[in-house]
Amino acid sequence: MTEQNRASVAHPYRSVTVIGAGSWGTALAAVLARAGRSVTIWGRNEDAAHEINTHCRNSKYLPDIDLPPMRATTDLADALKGAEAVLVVTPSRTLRDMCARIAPHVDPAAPVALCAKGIETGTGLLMSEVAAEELRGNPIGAISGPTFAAETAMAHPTAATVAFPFTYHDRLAPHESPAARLAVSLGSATFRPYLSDDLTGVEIGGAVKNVIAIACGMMMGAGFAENTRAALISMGIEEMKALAEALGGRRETVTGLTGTGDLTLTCSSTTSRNMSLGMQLGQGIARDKCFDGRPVVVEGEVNAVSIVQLADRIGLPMPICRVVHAILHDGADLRGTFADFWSRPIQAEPRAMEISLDHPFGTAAEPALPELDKDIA
Ligand SMILES: NC(=O)C1=CN([C@@H]2O[C@H](COP(=O)(O)OP(=O)(O)OC[C@H]3O[C@@H](n4cnc5c(N)ncnc54)[C@H](O)[C@@H]3O)[C@@H](O)[C@H]2O)C=CC1
Ligand SMILES: O=C(CO)COP(=O)(O)O
Repeated sequence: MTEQNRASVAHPYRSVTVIGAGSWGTALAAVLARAGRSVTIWGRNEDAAHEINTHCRNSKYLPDIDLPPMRATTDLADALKGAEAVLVVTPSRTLRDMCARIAPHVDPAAPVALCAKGIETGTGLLMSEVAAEELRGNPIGAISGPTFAAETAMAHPTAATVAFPFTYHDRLAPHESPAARLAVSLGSATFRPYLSDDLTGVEIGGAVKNVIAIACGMMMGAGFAENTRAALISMGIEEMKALAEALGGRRETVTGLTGTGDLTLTCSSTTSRNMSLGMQLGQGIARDKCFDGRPVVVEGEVNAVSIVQLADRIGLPMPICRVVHAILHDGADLRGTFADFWSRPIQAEPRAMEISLDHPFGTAAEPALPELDKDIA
């Protein structure tokens, strides 16, 4: 090993605290524990904490999955005592409150990695910007990628990106950066982390892909198939790139794990709650009857609002996000809205070429999508 190679060994954080004992928080805690870290997980529910501590199970969120040993508690101060790094893994709408609650107990030097996928409604702030307003100067980053919680918890080979903005010191000594140290804290033979310094690009991919997946589910539920899915994935990547770039992120980040990778995963399976909600609505099931009436975290539903608000503010079209918003929140007709979307003026690909062509279907007075014979569809 050369002197230079030896200098680039990154040291894992010894003790890591995970805030949130739902499906993704528990799966990430399992990843950390399998990688050899001392893990504490905080959750709101006493019974769930007891079950993790005594049976290495979280039967509500990850049924039938054996977890590696970890310590669970419902006491926030106790959970954060001695934590060298923290992962916050509660839904995006709870992020501000969660950060305010943990702030008094977290060492300001400890990096905080945000794992919720979303943008704050009303403010249009990224999760990292919300956290920066509530924490006390901690390095703030994100962990994101194509990662269904149950598969991750079962140690299926998985890759994800650890993103923190690189400071001047991080560029001089990248192996000491929070991104590198967190990556080696998580990494194992089955969980492969990548590093990024484009936190904005990473966060935008994670937030927008859920809304696109709802659109994809809606069209699949309405009976359309693989051509439609591939088109929506491609168009969705363009929406992500445009928003990432407008906010100072990099377009190429969107073509990686946290954009294209996660969008492809989410649009490909009803394991996704976003895709699944879209499918049920596309099949004509009323919103309050979806998921058999159970409350389920569907980030794209909330984030259709925040993303359209943000797109309005910065003047971006984001047509798929607007379609989803109109159907979910303005009561727009699903088939008619998608028919109008599909018959928009013809544009160039890539968008760098400015052209917009009206055509006979450019103003669809009637839905132009075919009625499907359900036996064939
Ligand atoms: N489940 C998955 O496969 C993945 C989820 N994510 C993201 O992780 C975030 C969390 O999602 P999941 O763990 O899947 O949801 P979940 O529904 O499985 O668990 C949510 C957890 O948050 C807790 N919680 C809810 N409201 C709270 C509040 N006000 N204060 C404190 N705790 C609260 C619940 O008690 C529960 O433990 C979401 O942003 C999601 O997009 C990211 C990657 C994969
Ligand atoms: O973010 C996820 C996979 O990367 C989980 O997707 P859902 O929230 O749609 O289940």
